[in-house]
Amino acid sequence: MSRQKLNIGLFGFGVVGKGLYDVLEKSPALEAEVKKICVKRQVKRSLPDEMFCYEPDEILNDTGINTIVELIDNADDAYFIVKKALQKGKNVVSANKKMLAENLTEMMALAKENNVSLLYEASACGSIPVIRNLEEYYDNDLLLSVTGILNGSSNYILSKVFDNNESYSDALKKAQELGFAESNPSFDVDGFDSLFKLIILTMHSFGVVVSPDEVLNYGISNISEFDINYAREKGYKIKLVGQVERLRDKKIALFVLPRFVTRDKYIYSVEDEFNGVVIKGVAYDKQFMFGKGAGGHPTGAAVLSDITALAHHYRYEYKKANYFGGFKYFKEGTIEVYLRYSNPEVLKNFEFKSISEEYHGPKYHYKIGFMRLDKLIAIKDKLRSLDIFLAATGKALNY
Ligand SMILES: NC(=O)C1=CN([C@@H]2O[C@H](COP(=O)(O)OP(=O)(O)OC[C@H]3O[C@@H](n4cnc5c(N)ncnc54)[C@H](OP(=O)(O)O)[C@@H]3O)[C@@H](O)[C@H]2O)C=CC1
Ligand SMILES: N[C@@H](CC=O)C(=O)O
Repeated sequence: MSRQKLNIGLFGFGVVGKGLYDVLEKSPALEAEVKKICVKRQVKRSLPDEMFCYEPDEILNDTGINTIVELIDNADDAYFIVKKALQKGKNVVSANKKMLAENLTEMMALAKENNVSLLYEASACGSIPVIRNLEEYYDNDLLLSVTGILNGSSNYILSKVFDNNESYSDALKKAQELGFAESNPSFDVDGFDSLFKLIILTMHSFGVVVSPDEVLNYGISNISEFDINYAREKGYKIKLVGQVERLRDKKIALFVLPRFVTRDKYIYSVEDEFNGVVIKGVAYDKQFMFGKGAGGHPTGAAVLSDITALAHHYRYEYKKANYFGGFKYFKEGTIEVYLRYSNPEVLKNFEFKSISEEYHGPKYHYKIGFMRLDKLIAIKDKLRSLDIFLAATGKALNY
């Protein structure tokens, strides 16, 4: 099949939109041209005014545009743009993990019904080609787990706080200035962004669409000097980790939690805005993918790769769902956690199945023990407002 010429309608000209524009300019071999860019505000831009429009329909109704690249920071607007584009028979590339994670089943069905392609490599782990590899290389029964640092901003903050003794708020401000953070940075630091990425990776790993509401996500926004010192004394680093793993009887478990990471783990050395994903399988043991997880040019490169793939008529086949399906999401396992608190009253929210270690100090206390995942999921919104810090110890899930 011949390579198709792509006339692109671009939505969004922020960090990633501009990043894509730059990398596309450096790719003359690819027959792809940005015809129009839809943005929100009428402000002076680095490209001529004629390139921009403010009405999505100006692009969506243009029959000369066959490819939509959606790079906006609003998931609700992105939903309508991507849906309409697919219904109009246009191929779509998106980086919007929130929109995709919340509407994956519908978006997959729309792409199929309209016989078009919807690609979204940049939606998970920035420049790391993890989705396409899960889809094409790890396309069989041997896959056991996908575990990793999926959010660049929180990893950047942890690196600065942990290694450079910077304050949490200064590190977050820098992550925002560098264009790594989401418009609402709570998405990054409270584990939502990692959660949305994990939902997408779960589909391409095990063929299951899990609702983000049903999965535990807890982030780093409550981390304290005490927690950092605890980790340092033990020789650990604290990383925000997303994990999906296969259990026996075709069950899978997934969650996003800060984790104490020992020096022997691949992700121990992943710093700053980099992401790292460990893929574990039956025959090959562990493989590690590493690269920049945020930023305009690295993410633009992932979007460019999808555009190139479109030129070659590439589509996700959703092989796991179609050929290796039948996995069920299992929430009833127990996970070993460190729970740091000040006021013992807070303990009434938690039920430890067993406790292996506890400490009581003048200001802070902690307990380490196993808790049920489903009990934590039930209070996941409340967890953020409690004066606690919760982290996985890294011990295997009991189920
Ligand atoms: N930043 C990163 O490192 C990464 C980001 N992503 C994802 O990429 C997407 C874009 O992120 P990013 O570039 O950082 O965001 P920015 O905030 O830098 O840019 C957002 C752009 O979207 C435009 N926009 C917002 N709403 C609309 C709308 N309704 N119609 C048209 N344009 C709109 C804005 O317009 P205006 O310029 O007028 O304000 C702006 O140009 C998000 O989904 C994000 O999660 C994915 C991987 C990495
Ligand atoms: N805010 C995200 C951007 C990329 O997905 C991150 O920090 O990882």
